[in-house]
Amino acid sequence: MITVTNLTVAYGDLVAVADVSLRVPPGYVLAVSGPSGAGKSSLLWAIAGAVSAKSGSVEVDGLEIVDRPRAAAHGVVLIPQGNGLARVLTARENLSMPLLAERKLPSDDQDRDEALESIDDIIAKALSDVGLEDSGDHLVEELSGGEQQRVAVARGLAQRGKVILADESTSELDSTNRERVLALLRDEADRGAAVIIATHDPSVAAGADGHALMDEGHLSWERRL
Ligand SMILES: Nc1ncnc2c1ncn2[C@@H]1O[C@H](COP(=O)(O)OP(=O)(O)OP(=O)(O)O)[C@@H](O)[C@H]1O
Repeated sequence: MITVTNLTVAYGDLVAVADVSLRVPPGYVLAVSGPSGAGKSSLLWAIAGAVSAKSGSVEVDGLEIVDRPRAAAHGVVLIPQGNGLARVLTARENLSMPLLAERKLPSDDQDRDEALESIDDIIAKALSDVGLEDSGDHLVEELSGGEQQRVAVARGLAQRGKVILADESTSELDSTNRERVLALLRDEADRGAAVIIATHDPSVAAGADGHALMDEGHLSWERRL
C-alpha cells in the first residue's frame, strides 16, 4: 500500500507537489496525468525516496520513505523518465546492477554460481517479456529510443517490487509495444504490486483503475480508485 499524506515537495521557492494525499493499494494501477511541469515526476520521485518531502509523508506498507536506498531495499521500483540507463553498458548489465546490489552473493562457489544463474534467468525472462530477448548483449547506446525504454521497463520488472513507479514509460513506444508494456504493468499489479504510471497518453490513463490529474502541484481526481 502506497500512502501519501499531505505531501509537499519544493525546489527552493518552487512548489512542485502541493499538499497531495492519495492511497494506492496492492493490485491497483493509478494513472497520473497533467501538463508538463505539473509535478508528476516529483510526486513519483518523492514516493521513490529520490527527493525529500518539504512536509507531509510517504509510507509504503507502513514504512516511512525517507531516502532512495531504503526505499529501494523496501521494494519501491522507479522506472524513470528518460530511462536512467548506463549507456556504455549492455542491456543485460543494466538489468543485473540493481539485482546484484540488492543481494549478498554467497561466498561458497557453487552457491554463488546458482545465485548468479538465477539472476541470469530473471534477466532473460524480463528481456523476453519486453520483446528484447536477442538484445541483451547490445550496448544501450546502440539501441533505439524505444528499445532503450523497453530495457528500462525490463530492469524495473526484474526487481519484482511491491511498488512500481513508471514515469512516462510508454512515451516512445509504437502501439504494439505500448500495449505489451501496459500488460506487463497490469501483471505486476495482479501479482500484488501497487503501480503508478505518470503519462500524457489518454489511452494509458483510460486503462488504469484510477486516474488523477496534477496541475501546478495540486492533485484532483478524474476517476477515483
Ligand atoms: N531538480 C529540480 N530543481 C528545480 N526545479 C525542478 C527540479 N525538478 C523539477 N523541477 C521543477 O518542478 C516542477 C515540476 O516538475 P516535474 O518534472 O515534477 O513535472 P512533470 O509533471 O513530471 O513534467 P513533465 O510532464 O514535463 O515530465 C517544474 O516546474 C520543474 O521545472
